[in-house]
Amino acid sequence: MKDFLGENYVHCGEVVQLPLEFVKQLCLKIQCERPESRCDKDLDTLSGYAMCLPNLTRLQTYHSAEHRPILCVEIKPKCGFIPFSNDVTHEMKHKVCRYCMHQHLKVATGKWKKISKYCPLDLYSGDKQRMHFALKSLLQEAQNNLRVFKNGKLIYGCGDARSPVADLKELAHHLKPFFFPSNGLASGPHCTRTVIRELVHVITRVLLSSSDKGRAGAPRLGLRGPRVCEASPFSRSLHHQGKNTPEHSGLPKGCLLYKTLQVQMLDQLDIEGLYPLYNRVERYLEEFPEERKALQIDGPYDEVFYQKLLDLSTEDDGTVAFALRKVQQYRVAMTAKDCSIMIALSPYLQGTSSDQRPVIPSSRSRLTFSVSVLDLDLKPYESIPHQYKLDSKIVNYYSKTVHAKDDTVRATRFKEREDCTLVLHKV
Ligand SMILES: O=P(O)(O)O[C@@H]1[C@@H](OP(=O)(O)O)[C@H](OP(=O)(O)O)[C@H](O)[C@H](OP(=O)(O)O)[C@H]1OP(=O)(O)O
Ligand SMILES: Nc1ncnc2c1ncn2[C@@H]1O[C@H](COP(=O)(O)OP(=O)(O)OP(=O)(O)O)[C@@H](O)[C@H]1O
Repeated sequence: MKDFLGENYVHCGEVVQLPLEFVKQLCLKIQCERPESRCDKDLDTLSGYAMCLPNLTRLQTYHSAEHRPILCVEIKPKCGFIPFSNDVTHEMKHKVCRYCMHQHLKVATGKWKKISKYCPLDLYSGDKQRMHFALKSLLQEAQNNLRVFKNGKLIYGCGDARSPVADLKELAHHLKPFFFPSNGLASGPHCTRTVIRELVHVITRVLLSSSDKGRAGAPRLGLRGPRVCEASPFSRSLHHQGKNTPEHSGLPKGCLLYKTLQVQMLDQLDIEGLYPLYNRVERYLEEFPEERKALQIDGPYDEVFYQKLLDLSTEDDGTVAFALRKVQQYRVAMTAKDCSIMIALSPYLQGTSSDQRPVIPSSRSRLTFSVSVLDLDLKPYESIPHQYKLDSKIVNYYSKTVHAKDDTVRATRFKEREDCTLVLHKV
């Protein structure tokens, strides 16, 4: 992931050894804090090893002890493109993005209470207006896609699966000293709006900033497929006004969103095209189970593994090698579709010689920032059949309920229009 996303954004951490008794106690202690939906997963209490990562809610580019206040916005942007693969069988998947379709299933199954107006394609568009809309939507309905930390403590977003920690007014109260340090803003709804707008503008600028070039040989995939999701409320509202959504002004090539999208697009075939290839690998492994290690299904994720990922040809020669390459590329893409971006912001202290970090000016203050990526452990090979079933569940649910409802609304509107037809006769 360092090779794909760049040195500065990825923190590998280090493997540390822990006493087994300590891990056992830790596991018991945190169990009651874990969201119900995560309780099917356990800490590894048997290996005696753990990953030690830096605290990414803090600024990452400077090592001295930090005493100044720090704000951190965590965004889990999810998949930013609409599949372009010819293997896609559901027409809907070429029009509406997976996140927007999945929202309906999530609400129906009780994971979240309300459909979010956030659409990843708006965030990844590079168009400032669309990005602002996406970020405002995330703030309104954070779900597990947005969290805000102040001095390392969660102040906004969902603490567990469903309970929000605070509302926008409280969030604005926390943010005000960062964006309006010399005050000058009366409290009230106007102040909340102004502060939130400031946050949205600063996050947009940080997301569009480029600070890391990544590895020169990393693949460059041309953006394919529609750049607008038909379900995005932003696009729908422009459409109703008879305007076109500005497609995208393009993400700068060095920015993290662009790089993340590139890795996501290693999923060239979509799960529908990938699943038969997964089955080919499975059949081979059933016959030759001892080959699992040589195929690097469970790692090591080293240079050899990385180099194979760079072959983007999609011509299937019927070999296991081709199927395996596509499976591994898919796993990497899935990881990038589920990672989080941590944006740490802190007031810029003028005249501090140690402050070498990039600076973002907001309208009344200046902030230093660092950007990191979180949750980059490779998605398991075994999750592919689950992905396949889930994909079809998401699309079927969306097509049957939401799209059918849309059709009814359209039909009613058409009927109404028919009832009011104005007929002009020659006189
Ligand atoms: O499949 P998705 O898109 O629902 O993503 C899952 C996430 O749900 P989300 O849609 O973000 O609410 C899900 O998020 P939550 O745990 O529900 O917050 C996980 O990140 C899951 O990854 P893993 O299986 O735990 O490694 C994610 O599963 P993967 O698909 O990444 O394996
Ligand atoms: N290094 C870190 N610095 C700051 N916050 C972190 C760090 N690692 C994890 N977090 C916080 O914890 C949350 C969960 O982390 P992560 O997604 O890596 O865990 P996970 O592997 O999905 O957890 P689970 O144990 O539930 O499977 C993140 O969304 C983030 O808010």
